[in-house]
Amino acid sequence: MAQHLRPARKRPVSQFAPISEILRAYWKSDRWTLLLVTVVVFLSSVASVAAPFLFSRLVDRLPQDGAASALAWGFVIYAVLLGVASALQHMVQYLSFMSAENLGFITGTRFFERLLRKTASFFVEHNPAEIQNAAARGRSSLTTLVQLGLIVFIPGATQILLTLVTLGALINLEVAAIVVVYGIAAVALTLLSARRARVFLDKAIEAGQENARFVGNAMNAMETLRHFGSHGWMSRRFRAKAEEVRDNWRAYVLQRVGYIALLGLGLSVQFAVTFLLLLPRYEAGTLTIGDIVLFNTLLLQLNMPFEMIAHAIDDVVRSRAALAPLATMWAAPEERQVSHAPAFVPSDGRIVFEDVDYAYGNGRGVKDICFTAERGSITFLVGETGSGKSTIFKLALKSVEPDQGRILVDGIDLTTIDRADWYSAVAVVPQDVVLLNESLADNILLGRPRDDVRLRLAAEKAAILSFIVDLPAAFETTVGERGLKLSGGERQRIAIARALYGDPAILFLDEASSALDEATERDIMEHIRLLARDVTVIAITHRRSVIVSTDSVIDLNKQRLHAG
Ligand SMILES: Nc1ncnc2c1ncn2[C@@H]1O[C@H](COP(=O)(O)OP(=O)(O)OP(=O)(O)O)[C@@H](O)[C@H]1O
Repeated sequence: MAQHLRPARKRPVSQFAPISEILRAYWKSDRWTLLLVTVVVFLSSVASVAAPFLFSRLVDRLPQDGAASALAWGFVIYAVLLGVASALQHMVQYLSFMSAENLGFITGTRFFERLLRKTASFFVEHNPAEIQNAAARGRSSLTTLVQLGLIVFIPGATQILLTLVTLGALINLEVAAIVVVYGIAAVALTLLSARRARVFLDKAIEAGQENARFVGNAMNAMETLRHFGSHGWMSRRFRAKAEEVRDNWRAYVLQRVGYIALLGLGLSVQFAVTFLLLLPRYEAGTLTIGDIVLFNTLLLQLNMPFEMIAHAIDDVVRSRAALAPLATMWAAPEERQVSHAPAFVPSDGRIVFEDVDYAYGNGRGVKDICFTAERGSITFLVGETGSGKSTIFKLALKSVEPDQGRILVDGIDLTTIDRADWYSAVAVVPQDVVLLNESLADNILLGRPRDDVRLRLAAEKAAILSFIVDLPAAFETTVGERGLKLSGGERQRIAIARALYGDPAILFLDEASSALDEATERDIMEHIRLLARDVTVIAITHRRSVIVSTDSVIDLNKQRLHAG
């Protein structure tokens, strides 16, 4: 028995869905680098606290008679510690950069794999520019998050801890407490201001994403826009959205500037209070000059990680906002998978629609569709525009599933047939032929193993072989973006060759010959009629002239339709 998995669309949308999956894969692939980074960070933090500590002790002993030459080695060790601290810090940066690149690779490849499984409606809603924008922003925000963790949070926290211990143990607990209070206040203030500024960020990201979608639409319709003189209109719309992005970023930055001024004031107060506390102790002789120097260095050093952490919080908030479009796309429904279904190979290739209903979100679609398509002749679907021909193809290709009724293939319910099995049995020539900017051979093969004899045969049946072999690079000729270096008819014939290359058991033709001239169309249809003896052929057409008396005709005008 076939078991169904629940449709993916039932899953709730979570902003963290991509993060947890990607981070798990990242940890698996990069855990040794991450551990190495942690060790290096720890050593560099120890070195950067030990160096000023050693220096302050040396300074204190310098005034003693004859101490200078005896302390020479101490200064050399101090110099080495400085060098080690600096080298290790840089090493962390490069290691984390390398690791972040790997994270970018994981994010990019995982997202692309998910895209390949998205439903047809996902690509109705989103265009390539918009998807690309979401992917690029999401990828860079995830790498920022990890780099922050590696370069800022881990080193910052280690350094804060070590410095506080040194400060507290050797100088003054009160001073350590003041710095901690300042640090906590700085971080809390950052969180608060980041939360308040987030609304601007979210709006900026959303408007940026809308603009990317808009650019994608404009790119697809560039020729039409040119013909209708619509440039002014398009650029005004783009500009309005771009201004929204800019203004929201501006509002965000202004908020942050106010907050930074407040932090600066806090820093001055912190230093003033602590010096006022320490000076009387120096006068009383309980603190040395070395202690004051060490205190100053450590205080500066301690404030640095606090500020870095505050900065990082800001970056985290920005990255989170930038991740939102990717997260939404990540969670969008995917094609339904059927597990444990037996491998399906059509025998007679008999397709039966039994009272099939399907309605889109707007209520329109098809209703009570009943017909049988068999081998021996071409089954034509005819009907006026909007009568549901393409919807029937979507149902037959499992892009959507019937709300009611069944589609049977050799007596087996199509919903129980594994998508991969079904796709390996069928071939489609769509109405809008999509070619990749690759070679003609690649466009016909689309990743299937190359067999030159079959390649030529498929091209011959699609009446495109002589055209291809006359080209200087023959099958290796590249076709331009969306195949625009070919005519509409040539593109359609490539699509037909692509469909025939796999020797399909079932062939769907969606107005496959509408861009061809009469003679070529007749020629190709004759080839297809011959194929129809061994292949089930279902074709949509608006041109009744292609139909001959031996073909079967399903007239959708006579079937009931959902009114929207
Ligand atoms: N993605 C969609 N979302 C909402 N409604 C849709 C969608 N696709 C089609 N429809 C509606 O479903 C009905 C059937 O459309 P369909 O595209 O199947 O018709 P068709 O016979 O192929 O039309 P044409 O001959 O113009 O290509 C129409 O009313 C159409 O507006």
